[in-house]
Amino acid sequence: MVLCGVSRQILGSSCGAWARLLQRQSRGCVYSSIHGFNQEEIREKLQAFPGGSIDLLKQESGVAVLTINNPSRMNAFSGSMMVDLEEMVSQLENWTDCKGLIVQGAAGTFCSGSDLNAVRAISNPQDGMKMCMFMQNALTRLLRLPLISVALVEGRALGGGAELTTACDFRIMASGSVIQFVHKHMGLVPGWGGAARLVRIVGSQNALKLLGGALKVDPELGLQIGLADGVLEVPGAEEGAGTLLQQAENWLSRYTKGPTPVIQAVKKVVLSGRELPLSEALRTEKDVFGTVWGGPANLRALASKSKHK
Ligand SMILES: CC[C@@H](C(=O)O)C(=O)SCCNC(=O)CCNC(=O)[C@H](O)C(C)(C)COP(=O)(O)OP(=O)(O)OC[C@H]1O[C@@H](n2cnc3c(N)ncnc32)[C@H](O)[C@@H]1OP(=O)(O)O
Repeated sequence: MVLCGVSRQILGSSCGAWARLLQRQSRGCVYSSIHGFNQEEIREKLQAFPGGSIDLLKQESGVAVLTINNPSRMNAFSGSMMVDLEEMVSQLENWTDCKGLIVQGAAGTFCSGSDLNAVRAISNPQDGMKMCMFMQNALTRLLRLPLISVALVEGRALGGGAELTTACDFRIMASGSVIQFVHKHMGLVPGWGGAARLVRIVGSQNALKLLGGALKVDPELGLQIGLADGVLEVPGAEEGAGTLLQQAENWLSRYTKGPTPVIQAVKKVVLSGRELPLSEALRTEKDVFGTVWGGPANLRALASKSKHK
């Protein structure tokens, strides 16, 4: 997403496949062919493990809802759902009006990680690493979208499900929910980028405790260590379905309210500050600033002589 000068010049010209390749690499992928990653090969392999779906609802408000949908397996990720996820991220990358995203699980629980049936079938290190590269690419691109994202955790977020929550800007936990990096109990460590992101969210001491102890993080502990950014009460049945999602939309709205270019610019400067060395982050901030300075929202605010009391 943050392009270097050379890539930007090349992309500006019309050199077809080469430009597209560069664009794909610079979009936020961690792995490409130079790392021995063959996207088509792994897609085909993953498609051999079908089940469930990833559903994307793009709303006029500019806030989309992404639903992990495989209730009979507690929303575990089948292979085809991993491919779906990558496709939904591509759709979001091409959605120019995006401002916000809520990632939720279907039917009252978040996600129980990889589908263990698929995991058993690809339990050799080569296939495991291919799946891991595929998911790292997809989740890195998810986190780098120019919108503000929140994982709405209801029920359980286990293993890869816990990792998925860290690929969002914020996490809000419903009462009674649990985030648990169960990898140690599976004889594993996170592989979808969840450890690297967790360290940046809660610090290395807390990350070591959560991974080393496979600790269950409830909303109270989540708030205490900074893994959770908010807690929502699960509404009673009489209050009607969808209320938790409405609460999440309401929670997110304080960050997504306002003109789309400004919200996108906010995310871009925070993202570059988080990911780039300081000099590069400063230069990116200057470039992003240039996109909003003198823009419609800026001129409107200046004309209204607004006071920030
Ligand atoms: C690759 C490693 C890592 C990663 O990707 O980074 C992983 O994610 S590994 C997967 C980690 N997750 C697990 O180990 C979850 C194991 N399951 C459970 O602990 C429990 O099922 C539960 C999620 C706590 C729910 O318990 P409960 O409420 O008692 O329901 P059931 O156990 O009856 O579950 C209903 C149904 O769902 C199936 N299920 C649940 N999780 C998975 C899964 N990850 N893969 C495949 N299937 C899953 C469970 O087997 C039940 O199905 P049936 O037995 O057919 O009823």
